[in-house]
Amino acid sequence: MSVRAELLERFLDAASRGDEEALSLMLSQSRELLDQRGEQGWSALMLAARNGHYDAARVLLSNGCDTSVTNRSGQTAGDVALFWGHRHIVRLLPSRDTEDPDIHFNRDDGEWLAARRASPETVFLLFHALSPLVRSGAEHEEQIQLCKLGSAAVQELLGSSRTLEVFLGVEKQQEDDGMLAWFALSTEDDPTQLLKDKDPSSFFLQEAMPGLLRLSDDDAGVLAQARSVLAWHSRYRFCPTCGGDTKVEEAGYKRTCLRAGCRSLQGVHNTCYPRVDPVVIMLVLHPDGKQCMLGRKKIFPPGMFSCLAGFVEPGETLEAAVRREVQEESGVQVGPVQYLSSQAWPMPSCLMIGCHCVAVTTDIKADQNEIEEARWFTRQQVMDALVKDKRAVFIMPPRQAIAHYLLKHWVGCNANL
Ligand SMILES: NC(=O)C1=CN([C@@H]2O[C@H](COP(=O)(O)OP(=O)(O)OC[C@H]3O[C@@H](n4cnc5c(N)ncnc54)[C@H](O)[C@@H]3O)[C@@H](O)[C@H]2O)C=CC1
Ligand SMILES: [Mg+2]
Ligand SMILES: [Mg+2]
Ligand SMILES: [Mg+2]
Ligand SMILES: [Zn+2]
Repeated sequence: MSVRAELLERFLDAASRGDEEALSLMLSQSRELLDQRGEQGWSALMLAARNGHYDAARVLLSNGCDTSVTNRSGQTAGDVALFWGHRHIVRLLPSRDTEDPDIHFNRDDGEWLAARRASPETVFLLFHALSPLVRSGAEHEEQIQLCKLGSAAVQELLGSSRTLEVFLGVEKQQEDDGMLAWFALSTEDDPTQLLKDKDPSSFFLQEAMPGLLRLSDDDAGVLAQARSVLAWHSRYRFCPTCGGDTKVEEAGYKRTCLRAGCRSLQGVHNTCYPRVDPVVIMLVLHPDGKQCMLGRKKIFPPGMFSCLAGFVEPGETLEAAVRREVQEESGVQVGPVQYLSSQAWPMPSCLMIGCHCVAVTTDIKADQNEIEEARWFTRQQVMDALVKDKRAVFIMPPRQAIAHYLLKHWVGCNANL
């Protein structure tokens, strides 16, 4: 090994171990080590982020280290810290998921919305019966992308009483100070005619699953928001309090009852706003720390096992919901519960609250109604499934589901990868 390669290896090793003194010393002698990546494609900052070494990350940052460098999976150090749950380090670093959009807009400002609607840059997504208009992806046949239409293409839909409009937000433009606005339009018109007019290669994606898994992560995020709000409109046409007619307000985020004197018009009422259903989803760890429990619903594709999940009920804490659902579905008693991460799941509008929890009993008695089968799996079995090894005894939930993340996190925590 060359002297330079050896030096870099020592530098990266110091970052992995969190030895900030060694890092400072080596940087004072050869600064060019700062952003170099090792054989695995990881920089010192990524390694410090991976292992949760706050002081080491600070030393690297104070030396002016580049936070935008990515590894072979396209992750920055910020992404790595976020993935491994090192929130104190996430806060030090710019990361796509944690950047606060510093844009403010007012959904009540009709003039501003009208200007955005008319702007030629504005993006419109089209829906029919909750199905988004998509076309095949440019790169893989498997991939699909949302059709992003301009205002000219949707002109006749915009004013129509058969169109429902939901403002999705604005995206800050890099080049100028401009803002790109996004809207979802849901039309009741016959899609065949619409498709012929717009883009013959496009189609309405009929089944939510597994079709939605074929979208890019960015498209899926936008779609989660649009689809949840549109699904709410389609189910709550009338006032849930009195059954009266409603009008749509706040750019698609409120339905106000038109009947004078309706109780929903006094005070704040959740019947007027899109609903979000909290669902706990948990990886149950065996008391021995070496196995985890996964279950199978009848509707799952053959061979797939996933984390147990269930709706939070009124009056419950998240911990109580985790303990109740695990008990109901598997008969196993749960002790400590730890929250890890959450995910919007637009089928139709769940907020998945991802937890790890530790069992205090181990006998499984699966509730046959909800779960076809539940089993303990070893870490090796989870790793085999994760890398799709031929020895794998089950199939992982898809990468996009939070259940996948909960499993991957557990494997990583223990194996010290
Ligand atoms: N992103 C992911 O990784 C996963 C997402 N999920 C989502 O979580 C949801 C809930 O999980 P389940 O195991 O089905 O829940 P669950 O174990 O609470 O059982 C669902 C049943 O509970 C009843 N229920 C009680 N409160 C409800 C409410 N507010 N809304 C609808 N039904 C309610 C219904 O009868 C329903 O069939 C699923 O519908 C699915 O969309 C589930 C597993 C993985
Ligand atoms: Mg349940
Ligand atoms: Mg369940
Ligand atoms: Mg339940
Ligand atoms: Zn009413």
